[in-house]
Amino acid sequence: MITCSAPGKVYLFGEHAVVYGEPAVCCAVDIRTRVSVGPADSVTISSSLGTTGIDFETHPYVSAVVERFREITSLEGVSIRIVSEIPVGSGLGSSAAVTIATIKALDTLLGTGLELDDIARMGHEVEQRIQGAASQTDTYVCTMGGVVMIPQRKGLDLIDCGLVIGNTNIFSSTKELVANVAELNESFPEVIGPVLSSIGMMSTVGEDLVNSKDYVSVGKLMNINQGLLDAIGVGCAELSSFTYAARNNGAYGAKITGAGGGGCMVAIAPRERVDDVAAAIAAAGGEVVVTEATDIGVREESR
Ligand SMILES: Nc1ncnc2c1ncn2[C@@H]1O[C@H](COP(=O)(O)OP(=O)(O)OP(=O)(O)O)[C@@H](O)[C@H]1O
Ligand SMILES: C[C@@](O)(CCO)CC(=O)[O-]
Ligand SMILES: [Mg+2]
Repeated sequence: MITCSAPGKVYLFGEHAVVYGEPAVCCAVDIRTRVSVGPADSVTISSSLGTTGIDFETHPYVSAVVERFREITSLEGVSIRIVSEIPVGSGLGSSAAVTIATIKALDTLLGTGLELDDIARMGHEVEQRIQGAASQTDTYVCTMGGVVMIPQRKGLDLIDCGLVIGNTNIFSSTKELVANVAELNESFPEVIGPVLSSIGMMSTVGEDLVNSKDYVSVGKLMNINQGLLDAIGVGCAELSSFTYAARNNGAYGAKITGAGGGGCMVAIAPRERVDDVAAAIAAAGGEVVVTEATDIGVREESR
């Protein structure tokens, strides 16, 4: 049995706009998905979602990874077991983490010798196939770890303050949210185009602020980014309520992370205010995860 793991992620800036080629800044976080693989006669995929064979309804990302390996190896059967700390369909990159950890586990089992860049590229192809339109952000950051600026693939300084996540526990499908934004953009291109460009500008302006650890200014930009995410229709009442709760209780800034429409928000906060921010989000009805940035990307855990 070989076990590999990959981290979840939060966006400081730029989700959705990055699908249109705008820059984004994304940060790997210390909650992980673990995928164990071993030889078997047929394909079995087991996770909290159920136990299946190749099945594009229940396990689309993992099924697509298996099909991709069948193109480059003589793979027939394999047993795949997924255990994840990352809530599913939550904006924390659960699809990227399961995809990348499965690729690394199969690469290790089958001896295909993929480099990290190959793993990130294959992961992106899988997300594009299943999601319809997908940026390289989630799969790249979850492969490499750390804080990454996309599309430059540039590593920024690791975030050195508290990260507090508030989960609405409202399931959201990234595929659907990306399609909704595309529809809005088709209806009002003159209005939505500039909003997407402004979202991209957050990363351009924010890059130096992240590297100089000016989290007061990073937080202000995150708050502006949140307003623009609301403008493109990916907010919801719970996400707004949690972001205001965080901001009113010591956070530098707070916004949706990932696709939105439900899922999670993220606040950055001084470490001494993390407990206050967490309590305020919980009082507003959120399920809280306190975490940290991590520079550990995909890795083998055991064999
Ligand atoms: N632990 C898991 N086991 C099996 N499949 C998973 C697991 N976690 C995620 N998935 C797959 O990923 C899908 C959710 O991906 P989706 O992109 O919609 O949300 P997300 O990745 O959590 O959020 P975002 O893309 O906004 O960061 C699930 O429906 C499932 O197919
Ligand atoms: C909404 C989106 O920008 C982020 C999802 O985590 C989609 C993508 O980049 O593929
Ligand atoms: Mg996803």
